[in-house]
Amino acid sequence: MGILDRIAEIEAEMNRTQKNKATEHHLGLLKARIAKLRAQLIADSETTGPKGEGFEVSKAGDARVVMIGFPSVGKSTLLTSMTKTESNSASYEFTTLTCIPGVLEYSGSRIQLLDLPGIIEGAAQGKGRGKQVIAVARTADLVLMMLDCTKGEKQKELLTKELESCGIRLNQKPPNIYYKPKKAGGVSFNATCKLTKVDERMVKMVLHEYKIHHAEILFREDCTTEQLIDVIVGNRVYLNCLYCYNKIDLVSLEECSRLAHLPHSVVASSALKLNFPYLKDMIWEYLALVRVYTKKKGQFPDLSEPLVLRGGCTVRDACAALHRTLADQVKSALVWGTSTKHDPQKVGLAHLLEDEDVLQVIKK
Ligand SMILES: Nc1nc2c(ncn2[C@@H]2O[C@H](COP(=O)(O)OP(=O)(O)OP(=O)(O)O)[C@@H](O)[C@H]2O)c(=O)[nH]1
Ligand SMILES: [K+]
Ligand SMILES: [Mg+2]
Repeated sequence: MGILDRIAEIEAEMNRTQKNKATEHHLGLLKARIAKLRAQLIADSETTGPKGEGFEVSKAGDARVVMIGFPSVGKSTLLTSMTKTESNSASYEFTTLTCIPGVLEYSGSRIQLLDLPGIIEGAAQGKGRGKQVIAVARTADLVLMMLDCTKGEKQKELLTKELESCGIRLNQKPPNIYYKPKKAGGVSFNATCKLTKVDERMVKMVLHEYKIHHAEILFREDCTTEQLIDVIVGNRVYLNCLYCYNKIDLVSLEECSRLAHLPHSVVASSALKLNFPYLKDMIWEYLALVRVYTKKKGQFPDLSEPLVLRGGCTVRDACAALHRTLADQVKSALVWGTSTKHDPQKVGLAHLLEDEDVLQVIKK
């Protein structure tokens, strides 16, 4: 039996047990047992493996938003008040021990919102259930970094560092460096712009450090050594991140306004449901999804059930989302919306769609 099952069993027993003088001692013992099991679960993430007991949640809906934050910043409270799922919240740390999925409905799309255990400094090295939590974060389309607005900027810095050390880059674009390892021929280095942060010698030194002696490398922008390393090592994920300053009911209006004006930030109170409409709008904006309304010839589009696609999607992607073989049967399409020069515009399969476009396909 796993630790989580044992915890659940003891919790069930506690619920069955009437609270009175005679059971006081027994209940105390059960509480202590739970506390010990929790501590064990948090301490030995090694034994629970990288996947980890209680983290097996499959992707669902149109996109995945992952809440990352220190313990007790109000992640579970947010999940409970924003979705139909209930996630236990309490004033003690590590209330949440597993990954809890909820669904956020937003203008015809269904967004998966994941509640996770709190992470602490050292999470990347496996402290707490940090490794598992960060592994889930890597699968996100958007990180919602939950911060306690009474605790200062330190939390944000520490969390960013933890995620960075696991190869997650927040609100950054992948560096525009062309890199191709080779079998022979030495290192060929070029740049299409002026480099102010590295020079050829530095680049070669870094490459040698990684035991790479033959490669083609082309800087297309003025990157740093860290960015070069990211490209060489690979395996990095670049995620949008929204900083949610929670518990604004506890700070002054001035402080609230200051936090709200920080880049990529939203203020909220998950307990009092403050600023939820704006928070949802921002989640939508940062996911950068594209709603496409499809229509048949001579009919109006169905505005209640859009296709929800990733940013940068084409008519071909929309066809693929409608039916696996549809793209092969389609010759061109009519599109109405912001992606066109005039409405409707006849376009090919490679046409890039934008949010709220209307699409009518023309079969061969
Ligand atoms: N004042 C105030 N308290 C809040 C707010 N949101 C949550 N809380 C309280 O903060 C405590 C922790 O809330 P949780 O939702 O359990 O926090 P969590 O981040 O899920 O915590 P862990 O699962 O332990 O990591 C609870 O006592 C909540 O009632 C808020 O917006 N304002
Ligand atoms: K808590
Ligand atoms: Mg929680």
